[in-house]
Amino acid sequence: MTTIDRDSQAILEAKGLGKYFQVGGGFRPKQLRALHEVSFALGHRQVVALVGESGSGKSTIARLLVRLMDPSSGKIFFRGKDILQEEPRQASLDYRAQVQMIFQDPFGSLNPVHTIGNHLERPLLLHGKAKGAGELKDRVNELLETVDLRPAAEIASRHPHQLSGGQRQRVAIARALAPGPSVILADEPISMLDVSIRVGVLNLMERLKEERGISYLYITHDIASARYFADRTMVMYAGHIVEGAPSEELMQQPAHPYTQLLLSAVPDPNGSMKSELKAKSGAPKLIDPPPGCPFADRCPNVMAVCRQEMPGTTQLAQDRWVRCHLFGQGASIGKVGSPKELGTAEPRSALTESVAS
Ligand SMILES: Nc1ncnc2c1ncn2[C@@H]1O[C@H](COP(=O)(O)OP(=O)(O)OP(=O)(O)O)[C@@H](O)[C@H]1O
Repeated sequence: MTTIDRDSQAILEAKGLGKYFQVGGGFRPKQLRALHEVSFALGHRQVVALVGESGSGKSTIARLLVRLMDPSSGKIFFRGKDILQEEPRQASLDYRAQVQMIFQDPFGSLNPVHTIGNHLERPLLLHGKAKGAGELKDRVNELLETVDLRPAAEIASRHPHQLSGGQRQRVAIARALAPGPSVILADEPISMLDVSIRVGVLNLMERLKEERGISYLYITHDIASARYFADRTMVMYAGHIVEGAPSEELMQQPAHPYTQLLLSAVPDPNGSMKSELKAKSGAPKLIDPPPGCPFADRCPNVMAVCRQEMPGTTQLAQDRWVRCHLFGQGASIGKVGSPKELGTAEPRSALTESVAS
């Protein structure tokens, strides 16, 4: 069954992506199924958030899209081109220029012995974006100024340990910008930063979207920041995308019981948890998973069919869908649990504080 989240003007599109990992060596290696037929599209100048708890498969999707590894099944389309078919052995330089990635840990992704300038020169040279020492220096300074790191020449001469965490993440963003990408896959880009500077980094990414027409896949376990930054949000559980909707609608009226659970865990501005949604804890089984919906064991609304079959996709509105048997049986969003009962994330204005504080 394919989970559909499509955009007619997709830049990057995943179709039925699956990924198995072989785990446990010896005579009986097992297969860990990290992704199940994941499909979605990223539109031009669009931010799509991928939200879910640790181990749900978010980073695996990004690593497949950026071609750090190959999927076990499925296809990737970039501007309509079947990339795995056209570039089967490794991604072309052009694809690597167009689809960039930024990681959670800016310190880990920068080499401590190189200056900030060195980090930016490399992709500029590799992708033919500057010739000669003078032009290279100008491009480096421009990139640093674009991410609000000033005075650029001085920052360029520093080493990563001489910058703050937020400044290092801005360098990582500048490096991703160097080849002139149209897509940035941002894997938890703010989660290791001080809470006080998170909004600044999201605002920078938003500005780059407007100025440079960049689309983002924004990976996070923080559903509140997805509401702040993303046009659409997709919710992942155990390698499946279980719900996709415009971010605001998803937060206001979460359909899938797992989305409701995620939202119920968003603290309100005075620090308390907002609802008492009763869902059992526990991690889904990714090796030899039982049949049916992987959320069944934790779901407060579980029915017999949930333990037998994975639900199909139910279209709730033109741009909303969910994979849950409750909706295959005629339930409406309101019947499953109203936002009032469950508690939703704060509206965008209040969220600025919630992300920042
Ligand atoms: N190279 C690998 N070999 C074996 N298992 C892997 C490998 N990479 C990922 N996994 C497993 O695949 C599942 C999905 O991992 P993934 O990193 O995509 O999750 P995630 O949602 O990004 O989690 P997190 O937020 O903790 O990064 C996990 O169970 C993980 O242990």
